[in-house]
Amino acid sequence: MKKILVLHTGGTIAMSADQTGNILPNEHNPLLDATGEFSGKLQLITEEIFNLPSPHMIPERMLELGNRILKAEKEGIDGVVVTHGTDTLEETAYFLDLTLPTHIPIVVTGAMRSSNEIGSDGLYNFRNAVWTAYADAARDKGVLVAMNDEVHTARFVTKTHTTNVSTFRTPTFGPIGLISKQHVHFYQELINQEICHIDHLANHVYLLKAYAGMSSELFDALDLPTTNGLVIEALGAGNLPPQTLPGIQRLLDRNIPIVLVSRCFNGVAEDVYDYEGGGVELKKMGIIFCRGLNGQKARIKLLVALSAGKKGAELKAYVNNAVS
Ligand SMILES: NC(=O)C[C@H](N)C(=O)O
Repeated sequence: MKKILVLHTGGTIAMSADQTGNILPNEHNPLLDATGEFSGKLQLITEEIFNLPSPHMIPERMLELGNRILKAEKEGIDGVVVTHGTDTLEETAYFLDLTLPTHIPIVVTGAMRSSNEIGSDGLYNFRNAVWTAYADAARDKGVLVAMNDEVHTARFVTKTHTTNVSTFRTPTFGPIGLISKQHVHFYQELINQEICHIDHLANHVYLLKAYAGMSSELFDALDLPTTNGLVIEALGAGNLPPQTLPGIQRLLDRNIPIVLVSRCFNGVAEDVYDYEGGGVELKKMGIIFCRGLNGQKARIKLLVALSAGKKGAELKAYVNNAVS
């Protein structure tokens, strides 16, 4: 019988609404008792590793979670489900995806409605995540996110809506699979990526979003002795207002790696525009274009790369290409 390890970390899936409608954490996660459907079919082993709203998640805790999963594979666990708050779910899922050399299915899930709200999606998503982690076809697929009958890759999934249960989407590429009443169907393959082993974290990696009229001020504010790296969500295909360039140049002169993605929901950033502040100039300055990731994912990737000790050309090659 397959053994599925469930690691609860908190989030709305573990919360309840009070009489005023406010949503707050429970001392006892209701999902700890949700074993009914699985009995006799698989062995569910449950641990509450954290009980946190996901805005309280930090990279150190992601590392701790990853180490628990590594140990689980060695212990003979066949699949892992992680329950998580949805606000930063995509960041934890991607961190695990970049750092775990595991072959077993690792499936992250959460909920948009807490356990006692009408139409609560927690138990349903949990059930789907367990069946996904149970599926042989989910092995060697990297970290997956199962929400609202769909399976997404940790690499590209993102939260797109504040409250809707269909909030998790994969822009540009679409989900990797779907969950029907009785089966998990996969219909895309993800290209393999390099796995980085890390045992400590390089902090002080920042994320800035570009806007019309942006100047150098925010870049100068990041010109700190502690700054390790910066991701910029640039405009359109990968361009910036010209007034940002002096501040960016000062950071580059200090060898601080700067990674660029697009703030657009779909598509990839490229160096195609050859005007002042256009992608062609930005690339020549030494900014690293990261194709296909959103800002928060590119930040996790840069953080992992720096934590793994990557520098110079190696760092550039690693961060550059999320698509292939
Ligand atoms: N739906 C959720 O889980 C949102 C919650 N604020 C969290 O991320 O913990």
